[in-house]
Amino acid sequence: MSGLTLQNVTKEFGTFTAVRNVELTVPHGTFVCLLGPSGCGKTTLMRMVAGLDLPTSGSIRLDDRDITNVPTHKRDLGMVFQSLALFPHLTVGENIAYSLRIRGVGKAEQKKRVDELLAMIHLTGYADRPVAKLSGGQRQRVAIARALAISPKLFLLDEPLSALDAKLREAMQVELRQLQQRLGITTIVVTHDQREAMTMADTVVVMNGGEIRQAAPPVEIYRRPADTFVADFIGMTNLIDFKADGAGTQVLGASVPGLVIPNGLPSGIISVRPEDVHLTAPGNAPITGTVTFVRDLGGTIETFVEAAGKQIVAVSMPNARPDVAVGQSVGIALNPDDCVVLKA
Ligand SMILES: Nc1ncnc2c1ncn2[C@@H]1O[C@H](COP(=O)(O)OP(=O)(O)OP(=O)(O)O)[C@@H](O)[C@H]1O
Repeated sequence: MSGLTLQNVTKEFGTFTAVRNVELTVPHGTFVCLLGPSGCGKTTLMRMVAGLDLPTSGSIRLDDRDITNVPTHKRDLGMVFQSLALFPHLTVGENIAYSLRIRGVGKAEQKKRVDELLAMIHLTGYADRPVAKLSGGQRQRVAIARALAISPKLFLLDEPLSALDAKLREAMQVELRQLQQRLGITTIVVTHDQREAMTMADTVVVMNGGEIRQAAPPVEIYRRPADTFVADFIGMTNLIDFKADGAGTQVLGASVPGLVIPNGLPSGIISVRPEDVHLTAPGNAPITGTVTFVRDLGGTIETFVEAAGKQIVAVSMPNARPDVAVGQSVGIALNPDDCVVLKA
């Protein structure tokens, strides 16, 4: 199949395993984000795809060619890594044309390609500017254009936007995604920013401790997390113990009607997103709690409630919640469809 395939890829540094038994398929033309906390192995995995590190075991294929041991410059890659800064003494155009020049592409063809790429990154007319005179966002776009100049088969970016301020970063996420879709180029981005991953990716790969915990489309990662790590790492959630027996499923000291526990699990954890915790007048819902804190953010209100000794957070639209203050009782209603049942 065309695209990138990692089979059972492991990387050890001495006795430490940085990446463990990774199986991953990135179909041609898709956008994958590797996401996870610091030290989870994202960069190490990316470096193996780039050929900057060799796996201790396992194989990497690109479009039916085994590239596990192929050197970086023969892999047909475009790379934007933090360590690969622009050449400061060259102009924008010379930076973008760099890899074309060393491949012996003619001057006229170089200019044509540079103009195409500048148009693509919305910097038409900037070819002769020194890169020192560009803003951070413009520099990042030039780095992207430089990496794409050779029309690579695979586009790899490691924290490409992390140096930019929040607003520019959000705008560039949308730009990068649109560019990727227009070109149809298979792309892998390393990030520790979940919002960035959710914005850009077809598939978010959540890693922890060198392993893939879940690889799925953003909505699925959010709505159907595979385990408590993913549930907790992506967005806010409530992780609540449950006990199940013949009499029903007990959550926060009450029975939740209709909550069916698969595989006869006697106990475990349910993950419920704060927007799925519905507050009502006490007595109108099976679970009762006491309000401990209210954070009114204008557009939404976060209400912290203690129920059966556990702190729960509910996020509501201002009109969709009873007017409760700290110290008051409140009912908590959970829809079984919003409860993701997980092993403890
Ligand atoms: N060359 C090396 N020698 C020894 N250990 C290494 C080496 N490179 C990485 N590691 C270790 O492997 C683990 C994974 O590192 P990696 O850089 O892949 O993490 P990361 O998820 O990219 O983290 P960050 O978001 O902080 O960049 C870390 O514990 C790191 O210390």
